[in-house]
Amino acid sequence: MNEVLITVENLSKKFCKDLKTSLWYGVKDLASGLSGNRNDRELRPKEFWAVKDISFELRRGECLGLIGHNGAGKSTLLKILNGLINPDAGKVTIKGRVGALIELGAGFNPILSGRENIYNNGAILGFTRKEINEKIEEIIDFAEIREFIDMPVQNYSSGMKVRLGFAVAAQMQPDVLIIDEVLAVGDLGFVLKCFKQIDTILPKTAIVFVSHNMPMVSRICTSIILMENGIAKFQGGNVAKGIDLYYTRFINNESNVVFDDGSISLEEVQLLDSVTNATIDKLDWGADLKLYFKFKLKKHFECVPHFSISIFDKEQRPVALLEANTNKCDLNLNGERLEFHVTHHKVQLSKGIYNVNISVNNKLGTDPLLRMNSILSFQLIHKEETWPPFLLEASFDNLN
Ligand SMILES: Nc1ncnc2c1ncn2[C@@H]1O[C@H](COP(=O)(O)OP(=O)(O)OP(=O)(O)O)[C@@H](O)[C@H]1O
Repeated sequence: MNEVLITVENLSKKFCKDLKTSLWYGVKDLASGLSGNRNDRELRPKEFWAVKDISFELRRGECLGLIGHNGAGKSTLLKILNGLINPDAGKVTIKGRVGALIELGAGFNPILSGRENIYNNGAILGFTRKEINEKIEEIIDFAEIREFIDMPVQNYSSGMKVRLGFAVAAQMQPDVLIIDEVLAVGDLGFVLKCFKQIDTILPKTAIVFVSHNMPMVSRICTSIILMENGIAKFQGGNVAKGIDLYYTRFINNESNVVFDDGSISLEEVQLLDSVTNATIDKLDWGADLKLYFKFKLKKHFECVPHFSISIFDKEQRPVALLEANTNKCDLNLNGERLEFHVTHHKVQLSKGIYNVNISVNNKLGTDPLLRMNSILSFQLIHKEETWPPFLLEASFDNLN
């Protein structure tokens, strides 16, 4: 087993919600610190825990993902790890060299050029001038900003600052690499390059990675902490489970009309058990997806309109389109009402929460009549925690 590079024990950090009180507490803390009476584990009026009792160990070769809503405490935790702020309670032990990419442009002197900043940062990381001379060309090449390397960093675009920051942090062979959300600022080409670099250095490094981008987290993290109001709501090696829990916070059950020409309206939609026809909101993987629709027709229709039903996953990525073939489906044109079932047999979407949108067009599919988002959400159940959108059944033919 690899050596432990980061040990965090019951780490806590509190902040105060208003500046005046915070300054007053600062003065009081100074006095009580001197007299040894400070109680760092108690909250005073207007204080809150930004990070509360977080503990973990990270070994070389492991990548910890920190996820959670805005203001959950992720950046505060990273700043404590990087020594930028002191915790109120708990302990951090880090072995080896730390490379960090925390805030955009943080760690750079804006009036110095990119090249001068590389020397500065290298020196802070403990490299000699000779060692930096050996690495500087690699760093400039990696960042792909050779043309601008002698320009003051204050004139760099956001993407250029991230490129330089990541290149310095990752090319200096750190033992511990701390990366905040900033990576998202880079363009797709650079982000992909960063991931390749992370894959290369991961066996020799312990990485802590903060992101709101779940595909990225699932791609590189070996363990995860889901933070909620400073505490670890979920922690462990089951990254897919942590991501799933994160998404449940953002389930949106409110339908909204995107377009309506006034000729048709949706009165009812239900997910049905395909055998008993009972209304359900959870579906087992491999079962039939059977939807019941009831529309109100507000004008005379010559023929049945065209329905297309799209299914979105928790990232709001479209994962499937159900083309309800109105010739084949069980339609009942009954005066003012239009009722029908749409069934897809043997759903092989992977576990998770899904949302359904509907679009109703005229028979030819050319003119829109009604478009609604989130008309229904359902949960797909499977024992496997999988990240890809589909969990497909496959046969195995032994050719031995
Ligand atoms: N210096 C500070 N003084 C007072 N409150 C602070 C300070 N820094 C952070 N906070 C508060 O601490 C909480 C946690 O902030 P933090 O930046 O760690 O959240 P985060 O999880 O990184 O959020 P995001 O996803 O938006 O980056 C927030 O309520 C924030 O307002």
